[in-house]
Amino acid sequence: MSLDRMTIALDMLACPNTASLRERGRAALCETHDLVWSHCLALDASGRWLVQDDSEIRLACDDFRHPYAHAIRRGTPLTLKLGEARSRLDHPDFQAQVARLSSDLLLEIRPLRALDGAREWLGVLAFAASTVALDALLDDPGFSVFERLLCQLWARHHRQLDEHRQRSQLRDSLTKLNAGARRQALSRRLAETILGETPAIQTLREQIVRAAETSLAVLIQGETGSGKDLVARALHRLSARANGPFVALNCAAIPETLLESELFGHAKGAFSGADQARNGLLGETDGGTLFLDEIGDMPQSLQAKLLRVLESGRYRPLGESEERRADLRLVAATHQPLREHIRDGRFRADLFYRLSQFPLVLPPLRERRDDIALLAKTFIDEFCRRERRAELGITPAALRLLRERDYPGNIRELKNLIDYACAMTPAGEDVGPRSLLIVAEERAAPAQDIAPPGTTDNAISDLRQALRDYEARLIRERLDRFDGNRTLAAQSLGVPKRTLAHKCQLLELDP
Ligand SMILES: Nc1ncnc2c1ncn2[C@@H]1O[C@H](COP(=O)(O)OP(=O)(O)OP(=O)(O)O)[C@@H](O)[C@H]1O
Repeated sequence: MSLDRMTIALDMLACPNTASLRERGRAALCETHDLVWSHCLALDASGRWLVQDDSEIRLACDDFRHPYAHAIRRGTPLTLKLGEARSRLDHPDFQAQVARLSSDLLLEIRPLRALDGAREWLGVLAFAASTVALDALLDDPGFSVFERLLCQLWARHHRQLDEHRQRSQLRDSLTKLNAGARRQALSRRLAETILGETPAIQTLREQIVRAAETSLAVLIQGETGSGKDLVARALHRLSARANGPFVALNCAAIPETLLESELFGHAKGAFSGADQARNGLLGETDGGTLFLDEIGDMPQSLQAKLLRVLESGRYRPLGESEERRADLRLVAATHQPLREHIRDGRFRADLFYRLSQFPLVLPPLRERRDDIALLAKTFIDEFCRRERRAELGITPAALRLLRERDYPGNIRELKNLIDYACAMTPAGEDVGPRSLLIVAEERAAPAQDIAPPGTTDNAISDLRQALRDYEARLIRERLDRFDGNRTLAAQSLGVPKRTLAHKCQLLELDP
């Protein structure tokens, strides 16, 4: 091989893909021999079509109106007189290819195959030349070396492409598998805090894991006591913001007038009584999750401001001129039918849609009764651990009774029922229907128990005041019953401790 041919070989070796390799090979033949025309067609991945990269030409391998199909079927080179080929083979694309060539030329078609047999046919090399020039080329000892090199490099490109494709398929499926396995593991871990094995609760856990992977605003809807607070905290723990703060605000527990400064913060002297500047919860949440519970109770004026924070990522504390950046993920919750509130004009539709980028709906306990036994047993174990009591069981009859209730207070109600029943169960016995019935009966008639003597409906002339009095009496009675312990009193009334604390403040029931 001459030094020139070494250069051609090196050039071909350096080609990054089959298209450039074919082009370099074709051009090399024209540079070294007196060829009038040349082409190198490739077989596509289906093995049915011969294609040429820089044109629309697609020739079916089983269409014998062109000479390439004949050459591939024979498996050996084919030499044709161009004039004859043109009159016998009337494929329009072939006719167009050779239209401008002289009929005296010879057409040489050489099928190319991979020498390692891994992918048999590669394509076809075609060229037109005078008889003398074609003889010179075919007699050139370097030509067979050239063909072998072309086929070897071409097949190597195919192998590399196949390997690359396989590797990326493997990588894709591993990534999917890893993501799937990771999600499953997280869901299983969540099952330790968000208890339940019914399909509804399993789906909920999967949704929480998915939501935690995003920064979307989450709206948790569910009846009171169904676990909205629990879910919001789990979301935060699983999210990328887990190391940031989790700040919760119950919109129903803060008087309307204080809510704005509580949320946005204020400058010193922004309003009477603001003798110190305050950061506000938006500022305190920096880098974390803000949980707005009872969002349905947020006043309309504040709804508009909250929407602005969510849209712009900025807010301005009361009395300040500078805006601040809000770096937080918002999770909101409500037990209220927000769509109805939108229809009644009490809740802004635009805020609703912004809050519910990722909606989560918590199923009420009565719709997943199969979870009651698991929940009850777990709450009994928790009670025993907390109260340092010996292990307690629960009788099948008691479990049946628990399944029959409707639980308007959902899991909080079940938990309170269990705590109370555990406390009432004599040492050495299992929780049975009797201790559960006591609780059930007590709960059935609270109004009569505490109705003030002499009060009749007819005597009521101010409904708001009457309801406030009733609420105050009810709360006072519960606080008395639990020796002033607000946690137990709140639990027994089925309300969060924060709500009870706020009500005590409003009703001036502070001990
Ligand atoms: N799936 C669950 N597994 C175990 N405990 C649960 C589950 N769901 C709720 N709980 C428990 O029930 C109680 C009430 O839950 P939580 O406070 O999250 O409800 P909520 O929907 O936020 O109530 P509210 O609307 O009254 O604020 C809590 O003690 C919580 O730990």
